[in-house]
This record gives sequence, C-alpha cells and structure tokens, in this order.
Amino acid sequence: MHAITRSGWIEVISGSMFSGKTEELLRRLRRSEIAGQSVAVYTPAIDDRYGEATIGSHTGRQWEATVVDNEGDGPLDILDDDPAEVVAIDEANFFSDALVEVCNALADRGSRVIVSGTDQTFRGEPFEPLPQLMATAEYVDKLQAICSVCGEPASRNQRLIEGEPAHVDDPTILVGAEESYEARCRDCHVLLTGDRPDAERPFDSPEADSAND
Ligand SMILES: Nc1ncnc2c1ncn2[C@@H]1O[C@H](COP(=O)(O)OP(=O)(O)O)[C@@H](O)[C@H]1O
Ligand SMILES: Cc1cn([C@H]2C[C@H](O)[C@@H](COP(=O)(O)O)O2)c(=O)[nH]c1=O
Ligand SMILES: [Zn+2]
Repeated sequence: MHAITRSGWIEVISGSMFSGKTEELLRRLRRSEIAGQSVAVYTPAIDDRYGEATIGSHTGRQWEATVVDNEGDGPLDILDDDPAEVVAIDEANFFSDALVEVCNALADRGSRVIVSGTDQTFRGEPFEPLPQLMATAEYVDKLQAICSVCGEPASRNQRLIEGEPAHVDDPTILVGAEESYEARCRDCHVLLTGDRPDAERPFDSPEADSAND
C-alpha cells in the first residue's frame, strides 16, 4: 500500500492469448513473495486447464490459487474480505463486470491488486470486464504474442474449430489453448460471417449452451 494514503492500486496485465500474461503475473507474484508480502491468488472455476487449484502458463509454470465460481456475482464476495497485501486474479475475462467493483474495493482498502486476462474476444471485440478494469487501473500492460501466420506482433485471438476460423455467431466462451486458438495480428485474423457452416461444432451441445452466454 502507499505509505501516505494507505490505499492500494490496480495493475492490469492484458493482451492476446500466448502473449505471456500468466508468465508476467507469476513473475510479479514471485517478487512479492521474495519481499515477504502476503499473496492470494484467485482463478475462475470454468478454466481447469492446469488443474483445479492452480494458475498456469502455456510453458507449464504454476502457482496455487483459490478457485472461484465465475457464474453470477455472489461468489466474488470471498475476494472482498481478503486481507492479503497482494491479491491476484487470473483469467479475469471469465468473470462478470462485478469484478471491477471488487478490485476497486480491495485497492481502496490497501491491497495491490493484479488482474490478468485477455482483452479481446475471438471476434476482436472488447472482452469485458478487462476493458473496464484497464480504464480504472493505475497501471496497464498490454502484451503481444507472435502472429502464428506472419511472425509480426499479435494482438488478436484467432479461434479455430477443427482447423477452420470460427464464425461470428459462435458463442463467446470456449475454454481452450493451442487446440482451439492461435495468436494472430490484425491482418491475419479471420472471422467467418454469413451462413454458419452446417458441420457439427464442438460447442453445439446442451452442456456447452448452458456454459455460454
Ligand atoms: N504465438 C506465440 N507467441 C508468443 N509466445 C507463444 C506463442 N505460442 C506459444 N507461446 C508460448 O507461450 C508463452 C506465454 O504463455 P502464457 O504466459 O501462459 O501466455 P498467456 O497467459 O498470455 O496466454 C510464451 O513464453 C511462449 O513460450
Ligand atoms: C479469445 C477468447 C478466449 N476464450 C478463453 C480461452 C482461454 O480458456 C482463455 C484465455 O486464456 P489465456 O490465459 O489468455 O491464454 O479465454 C474464450 O472463452 N473466448 C474468447 O473469445
Ligand atoms: Zn500476421
């Protein structure tokens, strides 16, 4: 916390998938631990790619985390009471807009709040609540990956379903990594429009429907 005002602040680490957001979050957490600060890490229940109670990067590094139900606003209450000096939230793109208020309340009370998450949907549109968090935060780092087509810096998330670009009408939420997404630049990013292909798509199931918007 700041010595004079005793308030904290919000740091946002955002950008495309594979840009190193989680690696950067883990780096900051390691430094906080070396400084002897108390650290609490939260991750949404929907993203179980790295095992239930950890956050993990695409390179396999991990940190223990508390899993929070990302459906609805109620479960976020557990963050409200966290007394840790450093409170980190990974995969913030899976939480509701209520996360913005929670992060601000924590920062007002003196915590350093570090939030990581991708800021664009596969359509290239703002992925809430990241844009709101970026506007409210004291510090914002927007990272870029490497475009998997041309090798330029990549700011966009290319969703691929069975190797083909996703359609604009596909659901926003689809948990995944290399099997469903690539980092791409503005020029190489592709989004299908017009008639949706008839092919059976992985998220055209009742389970996926209830997990999506
Ligand atoms: N297209 C890519 N551009 C950059 N790094 C990539 C790419 N694909 C895989 N990686 C790997 O992913 C790592 C970043 O992983 P991670 O921190 O989990 O990213 P993020 O949290 O932003 O998705 C990089 O250090 C690199 O080893
Ligand atoms: C673009 C986009 C992403 N997602 C999901 C896919 C992954 O599970 C996460 C992002 O993970 P990362 O740590 O940033 O690599 O978000 C989604 O559900 N919908 C999208 O449009
Ligand atoms: Zn490109």
